[in-house]
Amino acid sequence: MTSYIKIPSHLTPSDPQGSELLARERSKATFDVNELTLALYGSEELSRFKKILKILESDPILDKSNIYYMGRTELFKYALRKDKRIIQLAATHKWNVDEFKIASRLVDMSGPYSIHQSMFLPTILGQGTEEQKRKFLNPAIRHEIIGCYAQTELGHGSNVQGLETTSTYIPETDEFEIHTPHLTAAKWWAGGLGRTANHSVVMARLITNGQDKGPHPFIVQIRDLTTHEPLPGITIGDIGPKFGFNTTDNGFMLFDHVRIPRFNMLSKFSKVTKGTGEYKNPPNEKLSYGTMVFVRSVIIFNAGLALARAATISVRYSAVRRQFVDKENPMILPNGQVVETAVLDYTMQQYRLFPVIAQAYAIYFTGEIITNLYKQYIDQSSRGDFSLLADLHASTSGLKSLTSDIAVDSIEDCRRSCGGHGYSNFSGFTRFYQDYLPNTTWEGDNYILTQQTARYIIHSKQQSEEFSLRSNESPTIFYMLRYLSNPSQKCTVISPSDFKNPEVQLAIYGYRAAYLIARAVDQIDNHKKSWNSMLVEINRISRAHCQYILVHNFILTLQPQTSDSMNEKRRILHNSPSLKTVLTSVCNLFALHTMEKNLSEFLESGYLSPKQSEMLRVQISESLNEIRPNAVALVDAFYLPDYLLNSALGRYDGKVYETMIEWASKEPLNGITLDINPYSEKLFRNDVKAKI
Ligand SMILES: CC/C=C\C/C=C\C/C=C\CCCC(=O)SCCNC(=O)CCNC(=O)[C@H](O)C(C)(C)COP(=O)(O)OP(=O)(O)OC[C@H]1O[C@@H](n2cnc3c(N)ncnc32)[C@H](O)[C@@H]1OP(=O)(O)O
Ligand SMILES: Cc1cc2nc3c(=O)[nH]c(=O)nc-3n(C[C@H](O)[C@H](O)[C@H](O)COP(=O)(O)OP(=O)(O)OC[C@H]3O[C@@H](n4cnc5c(N)ncnc54)[C@H](O)[C@@H]3O)c2cc1C
Repeated sequence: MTSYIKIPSHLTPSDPQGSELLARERSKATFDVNELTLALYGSEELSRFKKILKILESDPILDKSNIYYMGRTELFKYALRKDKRIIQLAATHKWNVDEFKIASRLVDMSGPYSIHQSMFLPTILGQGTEEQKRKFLNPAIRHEIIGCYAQTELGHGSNVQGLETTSTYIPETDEFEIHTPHLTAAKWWAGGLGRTANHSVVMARLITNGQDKGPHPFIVQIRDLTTHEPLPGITIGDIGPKFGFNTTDNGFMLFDHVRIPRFNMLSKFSKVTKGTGEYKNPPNEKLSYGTMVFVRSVIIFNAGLALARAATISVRYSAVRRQFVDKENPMILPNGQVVETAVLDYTMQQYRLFPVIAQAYAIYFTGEIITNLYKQYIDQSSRGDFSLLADLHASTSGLKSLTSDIAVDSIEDCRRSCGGHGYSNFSGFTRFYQDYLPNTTWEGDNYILTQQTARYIIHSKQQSEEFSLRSNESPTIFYMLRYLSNPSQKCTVISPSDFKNPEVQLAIYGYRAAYLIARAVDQIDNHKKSWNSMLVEINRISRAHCQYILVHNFILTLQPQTSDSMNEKRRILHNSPSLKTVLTSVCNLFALHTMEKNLSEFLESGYLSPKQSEMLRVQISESLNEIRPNAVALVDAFYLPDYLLNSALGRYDGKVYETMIEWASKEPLNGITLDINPYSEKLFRNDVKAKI
């Protein structure tokens, strides 16, 4: 990369150097970082990760050093080039799906093929028959066809039942006719549709024999495979610049009576019979929404990693950044010199950042558990057993909403904790934050999704006054029975450290959730409150329930398990007392800080008293102290390499200031010679500054 300004090479940051400060932090850790990394990822995944990282870091096409200076078109071209490169590398190195995902995560830029991978392939896999998989999935895996997922319309997104695009069965030709009846039915937002995809999953209302069977998925070829022009009857374009995600070509699409073969209706669950147009019902009405359940589970897992990334940048930077001298407890170098205090030593900075570390771990562990629950559902459903679907849908909806909300808020908190430099692209926060933001909207707006979760819980409570829930079908809400059936109990905490007891934490969260549910059911059943009038309460119920799940799963992860049910990762964790100790502090901080942020609900339920809430604050402060020596090591353990972070502030080696000035010297604006004469029409002078 070109530098436009020569920086005097004799200048170094004043002592202590960032590298020295981070080394000091690392030496304070009470546990083995490598061991925790292994406990998070397992040895196999970690070695794959390292192998792939090495390949990507040394690939000139995947070099990221230029991207902070690019505009949209240039960035889009870069994204297309890197998407192609990853596919080529995958073929060369024979990467499997998981390895491909690791590479995409490390390259870290949504691209024109992203939705092909994340939605087009999973939809065919989940909704197609074996014959359809042979026809569409195999070429799609080989990237001979590139697909997108067009569900949302200009006038409808959240309300899938309200989609207007139609797919009408024509018995005479055994075809479906896809049509856009109104402007509001224009497909809108589909990633990769704007300039790239030649196929699309189109969610359209199935009309057969004059009956509307609601939205179903169809595979539609949308562009010519040779000319890449839209096919007759189809109008397509990119929807224009966005808040972020500009490296993906989100598109719009209009259909004018476009015919497709009947074969192209994805028919694993519901079918239309040739000629008669008879409709065969799916075993569960919502199976055509299956891709959304899958992607929501992925979003939960990704939220943990996004938080780890934000925490890594801000915690490392806060260890290097120094402001003021804390006169009561000054930072003294080995040579006796008093220097400014690292901002990580200010308790306010700790209160802002350490809960983010805790959120990262909490959500990471729940992400693993939800991924396993999803796998269990897929396994059962392949045998015709869909009994887990309702619970899975409810928990993925609420957790997708809660975890992506937490991540968005905390990424911004972390960015702000970096002060002015957090506002620079070189912080590594700008595109990361912009691209992360839509997670709160796509795959279901976060407020709407909480209605799905609360509705499931409220129905379960209403339908079974005797609480006859079954733990195998309702695993995520089963806990509630215990608290609903015993509403008058009080919290037993008498000293701050009692808050560290996991049983106490679960009881506090359980009673608060049960209280909110019981109150809402009373309002709906006995006071005939409308659903709309209850939406704020409904949102609270989903959040309370999902916070319980996060706390419960963290505690579960740290509890001893029978050795045969333990995988390698858990074995590492349970065989290391130092890991268990530090993660217990992290778990406590997550549970107690989340409690404090929602204190009014815990107090309102009557389970917690104002006196106990004072003790809670004392214990939170204690947890922050426990974490302080391990803060850098805890973020290091996530093993997020500099190649991924692309951050001057969050570098592993702490060379913050050297990197800031080096990257600033490469700003292309510095290479332009301006004509600043106000009376000249020219903006630039002809002589271009020499490149260094
Ligand atoms: C590999 C992946 C890698 C990375 C992934 C990360 C990012 C990917 C990048 C970009 C992706 C962006 C793509 C998109 O955004 S695609 C568009 C997504 N759109 C949505 O999510 C729309 C949201 N809306 C809905 O899902 C639904 O409209 C609804 C809000 C759920 C309401 O549905 P509706 O049909 O009206 O149903 P209800 O009357 O509310 O409920 C009826 C009944 O059905 C149950 N139900 C609803 N949805 C589901 C489901 N998905 N699965 C199972 N069951 C479902 C509901 O609970 C209710 O049950 P009852 O028993 O109470 O009757
Ligand atoms: C970057 C990006 C990429 C996307 N990629 C794709 C893609 O590849 N394919 C695809 O099909 N779609 C895609 N989408 C679309 C996305 O899935 C929808 O935007 C999302 O589902 C929200 O729907 P909406 O835009 O209709 O919001 P709306 O439903 O119009 O929401 C507007 C507001 O109304 C509120 N609201 C609406 N209904 C209710 C209600 N019943 N109760 C209470 N409040 C309500 C919402 O909370 C929200 O605040 C993408 C979107 C973005 C931003």
